[in-house]
Amino acid sequence: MTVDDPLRATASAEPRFTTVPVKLGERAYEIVIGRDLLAEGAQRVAALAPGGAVAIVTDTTVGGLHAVAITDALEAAGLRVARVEIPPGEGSKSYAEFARVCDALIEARIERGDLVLALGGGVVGDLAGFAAASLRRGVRFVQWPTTLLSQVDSSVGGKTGINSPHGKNLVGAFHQPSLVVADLALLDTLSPREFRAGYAEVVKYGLIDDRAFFEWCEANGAAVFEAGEACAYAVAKSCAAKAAVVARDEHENGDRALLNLGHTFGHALERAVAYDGARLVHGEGVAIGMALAFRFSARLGLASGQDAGRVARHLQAVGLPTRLQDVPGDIGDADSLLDAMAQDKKVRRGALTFILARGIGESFIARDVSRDDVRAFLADEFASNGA
Ligand SMILES: NC(=O)c1ccc[n+]([C@@H]2O[C@H](COP(=O)([O-])OP(=O)(O)OC[C@H]3O[C@@H](n4cnc5c(N)ncnc54)[C@H](O)[C@@H]3O)[C@@H](O)[C@H]2O)c1
Ligand SMILES: O=C(O)C(=O)C[C@@H](O)[C@H](O)[C@H](O)COP(=O)(O)O
Ligand SMILES: [Zn+2]
Repeated sequence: MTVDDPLRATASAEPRFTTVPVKLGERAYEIVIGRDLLAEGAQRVAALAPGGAVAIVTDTTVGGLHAVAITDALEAAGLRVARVEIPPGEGSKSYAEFARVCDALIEARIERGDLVLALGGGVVGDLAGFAAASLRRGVRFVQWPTTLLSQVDSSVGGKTGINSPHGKNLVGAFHQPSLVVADLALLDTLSPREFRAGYAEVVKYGLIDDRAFFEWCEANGAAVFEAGEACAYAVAKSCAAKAAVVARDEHENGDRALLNLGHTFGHALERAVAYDGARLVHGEGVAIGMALAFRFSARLGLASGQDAGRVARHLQAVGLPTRLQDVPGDIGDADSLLDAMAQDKKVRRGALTFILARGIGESFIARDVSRDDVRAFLADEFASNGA
């Protein structure tokens, strides 16, 4: 069943799964969304490389929980399966792990016609995707996302890469997956904290250009955490929104940058904690970043204070952080955060670009944002309690 309207898909009689197309011409692919997709997913992977090999790249946590079942399903579908494991957490998006994964794939004799399969959250997906983009100058890869964040965002759109001490995702490549399999059953083992972090990227789609979806989130956010119908709807709706933007602007020459709402602040905070997930994970950085983007927009007279307050209240209601003070430990000051932002990929000739908003669902790309305005805003955020 292929639908463009995820609501219709999840409301119909007996949908085993929904598919969302990513319309990218010769790089087009499908996102398959549902529960218990082992057999369906394995058949689709096998169809990409009949009788070939697949290297599962995963982290040790996800590997321990889910790799055997997926290996069995892939082998039953006729594939030779190898496995490469990395330590869990943002620290693995590093030069060292990138080199180790590439060498392990070569060691496993993964040929150009074979596949890399990223089984895990966004860390695994970004790293394995970049390794696939680089191995033998490019092999195809499949995203089999296991966190809410990766099912609603990172598995789609082909941004792959690793971090540098200078900033997030500064080394990487655009490399589209050939297939995405989002099995909601895998979310049953995800921690509440990681579930919440992924939810921040769901709310993002409402804040960018879909006020009605934000209102749906306000009404149904709690239900999303049950990994049932509401979650399936949120995943399909998010994927459809992202797929549409990516199809219009694959390489972020234009409005794909809207998907960066909250990320200029958020990425600076992730660098400030040296990618220590015990203090801040990506989705939490995005939640704080989106709350800051709305408060900054209100301060500049672009959005109303009511909308900024409403955004923060909804994020707080599900337990997400919204203030600089919510990050434990020292995160530097306004100047050091500004320094991190200078390495943002949206910077043009040294000028900062932010995603700001005229209201909920009315985000826009703001070029040449004044550093002095950002510095003064951050200094006030540090000084206040962010209320
Ligand atoms: N490429 C993109 O478009 C894009 C988009 C958004 C985020 N990202 C990147 O994604 C990363 C964050 O991804 P994430 O939030 O998925 O974090 P993650 O990959 O670190 O996973 C979070 C934690 O949950 C564990 N885990 C994963 N799946 C599990 C499961 N089913 N059961 C139990 N534990 C499980 C992992 O071992 C890890 O410890 C960041 O590096 C961010 O920059 C990329
Ligand atoms: O797919 C995109 O485009 C996004 O911006 C999605 C973001 O959620 C994601 O965190 C992305 O990795 C950030 O992109 P970057 O170019 O700022 O590294
Ligand atoms: Zn993100």
